[in-house]
Amino acid sequence: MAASLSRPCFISLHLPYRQGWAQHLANTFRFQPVAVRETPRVRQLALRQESAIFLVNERLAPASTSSCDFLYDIDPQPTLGTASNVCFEVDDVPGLCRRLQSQGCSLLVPPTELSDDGGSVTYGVVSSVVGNISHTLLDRSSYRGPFLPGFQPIQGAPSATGDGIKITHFDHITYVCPRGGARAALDWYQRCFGFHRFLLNPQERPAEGYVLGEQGMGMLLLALQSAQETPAHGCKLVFAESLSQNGANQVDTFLEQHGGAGIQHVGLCTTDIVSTTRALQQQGVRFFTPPAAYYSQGGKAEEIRGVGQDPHMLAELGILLDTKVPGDKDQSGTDATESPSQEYLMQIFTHPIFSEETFFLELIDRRGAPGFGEGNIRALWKAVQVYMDQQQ
Ligand SMILES: O=C(O)C(=O)Cc1ccc(O)cc1
Repeated sequence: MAASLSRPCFISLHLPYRQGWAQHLANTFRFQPVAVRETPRVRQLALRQESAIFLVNERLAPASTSSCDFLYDIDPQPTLGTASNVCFEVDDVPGLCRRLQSQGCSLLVPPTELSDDGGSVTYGVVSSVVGNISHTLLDRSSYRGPFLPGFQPIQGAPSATGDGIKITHFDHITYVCPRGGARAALDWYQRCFGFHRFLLNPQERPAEGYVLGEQGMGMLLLALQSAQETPAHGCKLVFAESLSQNGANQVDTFLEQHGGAGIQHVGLCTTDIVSTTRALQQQGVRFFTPPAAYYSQGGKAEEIRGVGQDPHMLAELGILLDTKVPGDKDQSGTDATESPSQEYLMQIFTHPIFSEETFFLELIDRRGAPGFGEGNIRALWKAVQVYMDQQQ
């Protein structure tokens, strides 16, 4: 029997020695520091906005070869910043770890119990088949503390409320897979974790995946959602693979600069992308913006006005809007293009947040649309292409 995982509890970021980033997440993205664990060698800081939690792992001393210093995670020994662990809450950690091992998965941390005044948790860590990614499997059903045993709560940190930043949860996590590797990754997550297939777009054929293959693009996308979530409210996993023959592109560049497959971006769900983007821009966060022509060509302004948004406002901030995305009903096979609706989504993507062109964040505002817009993905691809060409 496959496991039943729910929405991620936290996503873990690792920074090499002397590269602080936690402060940036707190100061600019207004993630609230909620708990910290510090040893002579490492600092682990949990930062939260509603149900989105990042665990930022920093080294305070050069890497040692001794046992792992990081709790609830392994040490990926990064030479550069990387998002390498996704923690899922599960009911039965020992049972799931046994099942995963019998399916050939490698168990990096065996089931371990930790407790403090708030109660106890059980966790284990398994290795994913994709790049440097691992998964912490956590049962915190008997725990009442603010984060996890082993961490000190941080009281009275400023909250994001009032800043205009409204992030509610992780919407999706996008992996970059090696060429030829996306299907195997999808199969592994289905088989081991019980995720269900999620069709990204009405044009997607399940056997092939969603291929974006014209206009200078070459990318295969496949997606899953966890069994417990509805399409509109879950955290999806998206697997991206480059099919491009046209030189440098964002997927191949990730593989090269990250040193292999891994997490390329995390989609942060916002209930107000306009106020959140504006507030983040004021804090100095830089975003990929499409060329001005995006908002004027091919009826885009009408499409934007048609759903009650303001094309000038979106253009000023660089926000992408797509109405051609499937609704819930379309997961059963109906073609969304046959049933026009007011469902749409808006997205914007930050520049890479570490010094390499690797990991970035996305804001996504879903107005009833659980899928992904082809127009937005193409616009992002082009915007990144222009940026990469300028960097060379
Ligand atoms: O649109 C999204 O958020 C996706 O996750 C799809 C995607 C995947 C990889 C890319 O390099 C760009 C877009």
